[in-house]
Amino acid sequence: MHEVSHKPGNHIAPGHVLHIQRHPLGLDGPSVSRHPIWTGSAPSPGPATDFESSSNSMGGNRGSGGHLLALLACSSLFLSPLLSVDRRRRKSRGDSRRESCGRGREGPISLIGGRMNGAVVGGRQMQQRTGGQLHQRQYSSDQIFPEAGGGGASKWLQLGGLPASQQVEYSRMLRNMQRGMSGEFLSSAEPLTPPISSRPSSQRKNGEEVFPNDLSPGILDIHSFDTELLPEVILSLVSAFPYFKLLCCGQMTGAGFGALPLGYGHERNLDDIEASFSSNRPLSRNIVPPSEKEKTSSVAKIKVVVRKRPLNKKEIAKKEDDIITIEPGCNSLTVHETKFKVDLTEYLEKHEFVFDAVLDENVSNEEVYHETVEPIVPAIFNRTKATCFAYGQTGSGKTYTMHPLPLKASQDILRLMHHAYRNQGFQLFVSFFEIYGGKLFDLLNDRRKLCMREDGKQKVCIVGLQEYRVSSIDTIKDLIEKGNATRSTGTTGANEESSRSHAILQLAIKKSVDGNESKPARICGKLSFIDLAGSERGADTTDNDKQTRIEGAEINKSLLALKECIRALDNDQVHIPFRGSKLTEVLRDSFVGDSRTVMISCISPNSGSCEHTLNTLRYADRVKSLSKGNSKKDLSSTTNLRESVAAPLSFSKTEGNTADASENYKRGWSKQIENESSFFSAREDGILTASQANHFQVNSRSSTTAEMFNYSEDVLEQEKPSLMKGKAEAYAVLPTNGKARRVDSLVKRKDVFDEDSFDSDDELADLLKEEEDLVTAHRRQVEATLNIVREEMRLLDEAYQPGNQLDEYVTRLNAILSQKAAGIVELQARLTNFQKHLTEKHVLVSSLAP
Ligand SMILES: Nc1ncnc2c1ncn2[C@@H]1O[C@H](COP(=O)(O)OP(=O)(O)OP(=O)(O)O)[C@@H](O)[C@H]1O
Repeated sequence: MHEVSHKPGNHIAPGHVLHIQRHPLGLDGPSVSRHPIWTGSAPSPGPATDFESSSNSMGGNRGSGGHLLALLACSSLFLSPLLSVDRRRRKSRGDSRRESCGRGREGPISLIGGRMNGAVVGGRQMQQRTGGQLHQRQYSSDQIFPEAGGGGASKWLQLGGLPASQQVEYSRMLRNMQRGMSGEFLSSAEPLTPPISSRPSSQRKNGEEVFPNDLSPGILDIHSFDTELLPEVILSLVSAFPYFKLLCCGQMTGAGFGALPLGYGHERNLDDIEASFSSNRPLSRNIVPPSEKEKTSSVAKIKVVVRKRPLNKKEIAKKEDDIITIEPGCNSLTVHETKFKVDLTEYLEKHEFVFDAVLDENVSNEEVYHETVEPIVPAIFNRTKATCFAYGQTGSGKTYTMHPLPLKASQDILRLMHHAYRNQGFQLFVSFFEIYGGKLFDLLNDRRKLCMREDGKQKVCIVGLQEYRVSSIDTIKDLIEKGNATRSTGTTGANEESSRSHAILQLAIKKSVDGNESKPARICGKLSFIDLAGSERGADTTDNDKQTRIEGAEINKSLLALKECIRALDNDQVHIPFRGSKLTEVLRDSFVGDSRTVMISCISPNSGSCEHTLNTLRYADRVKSLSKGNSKKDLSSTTNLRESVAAPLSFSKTEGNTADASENYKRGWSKQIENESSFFSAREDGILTASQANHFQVNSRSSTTAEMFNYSEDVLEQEKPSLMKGKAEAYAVLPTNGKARRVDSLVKRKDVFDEDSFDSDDELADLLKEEEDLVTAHRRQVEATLNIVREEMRLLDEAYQPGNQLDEYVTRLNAILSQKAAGIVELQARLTNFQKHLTEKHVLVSSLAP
């Protein structure tokens, strides 16, 4: 936290007279000309007058410094401030310099009300305060889940909604149940499997049998949803199950069903829990179960939770700081990033994020389960496919977090099967596989290589995947442990490799047809747990090692694709871009129909992981902020890839546009710098998105530097175009005359793209990668331009200083302009190449226009 004052040379005091020394080679006029810049008392005239007066000033000194000024004005667009001579603007320049160094500006400036790439949950107000050394982004949010505060399931589950009288009734009833639990262990009363003696010993474990699904091994037949399910009242109560758990720990059974609370808030062994759920209390007549609508809306489609792990021994030994603060009872966290000013003094930048739940380092795995998976378990008996995945850099705690969840969920599922859904023919199946380098391996079958196939009905089948029917926790535990062991020891680099693979454990609920176990059971719902590869691995695409590069690209692709699918899901899009990667393809059945997604973002607290942590949080925020009802997302304003490549950069036009230059001049520098700092926030919030970049370049054609940074709210609300939609579908979201055109309707227009354009997934991946690279290069170029602008401003300041050498000025200006030109040429070459590839693949087609 340091305050840095300006270099004295940069200050221009009121009434100061600047001197411009004549070029030694001799321009016309006297060797020194004096230009009164302003007088301390003179009120600042209006912008038009300013311009006139400066023009006059220039003209009036034609015989002295006028030529020089004219030369400068022609040389660079950024010379316009040189012509600005009023005091107000001078002050603005002073401010701008301060602010560009991250200091000096006082008070909040409301910069952008819309979203930027990263830390803004859509629809929220955003403020940036740049105060002293501290940049702070504060996102006050209209929470997605209104009952924010605390960290319990109540935030996620809209379980209230019941009249107070009914809530009291629930409480009363549950208290009674707690008193009256009989301890009956229902699962023992009805074994789910035939006698052990009837099966080979190899299929028995701990007295419990394990038998692979020999009916249709490996076929994840999620589409067979014709099972007769439970009566409405039962479903409603099951759905209300978490509500019961919020009230007390007890069970309600009656009229043939039971809602099963678990060891809420405590680790309890299965027997304890099972024993406590056998009461047969009748359901109070006063209790009105939640309606179907309430039931389905009770669990959000997407929930994003962040979990911070504690500092580990190594980090403590290295005296690394914990840079993440989490306010107790809040769903927000702040990352304190250390940054350096240009003079190398340190300052802290705060990044604040808001999520559905934020779990600090003291939160137990039990609480994580309670917050994430527990509420969705009942839904999978009701045709819902739920997916829970952990995202984060290597070592951030993904495995630590994910590991216990399937077992806990299995406990809940078995309880429901044994109680609420007793005698209804439900069966539980476990499968566990891994995606490594784009290939599938069965973790429960000695890493046997698996094949993914799509049948004529577009059902995804994982051929050869072994599914195990299970009915006891011990068996499930053994299977999970076996799979985990296979995952980490199956490849040479153990943990190193596990971080490069996605592990997917699936719990499938099936139901026998007409209670006939000899017929193949049909799938009712599924819960998938995904321990994703380390997110930073996706960045390994520049690694020299080819294998690492390929893996990095694959991981990158899958993480992007996953985000796109979740986004599409939450939009209720008809078309889900599951083809973006192997990961999303195998999860296809989880992306159709009624689905729920829980994302757990794991973050490391140490300062050394700051960048990765911010990336993880931005990814998470992107998932959440793009969700329905959560952002002002508007497809009509979505800028697409096609548009961005179709509009070439044209700085020359900008430079030549004197009308715009004067407009810029009129607006003054303060606006530019304010906008510039908005730009930096946008960039630092994440990556400048394609749409932002596009907006930038579109603006650059018709506006000046200042306006280039003037992002509208709408643009900042925009999302990067879908990168991972299958084939040409990726480019199907187009704004046309401000009207949205939905992906699904475009996809139907087969005439607009050639299905055979891509010979393989690799080609598509290459193209997507090229797009990413282009956007990255563009971003770098924009950053470089900003640095150049600063340099030019310094140069201009110095040009006014007494004793300034004109030859040095000219030399530096030349260098600056060459640098600028080189950057543009390089980017243009990349753009042209990309455009060529798009055309080759028939992605850029004019027929996409309406
Ligand atoms: N919340 C936590 N509390 C205590 N220890 C934790 C926590 N989270 C992670 N750890 C510890 O941190 C280390 C790394 O965790 P873990 O292996 O889960 O990371 P990961 O993100 O899965 O890494 P990779 O991507 O390499 O598989 C482990 O030793 C783990 O026990």
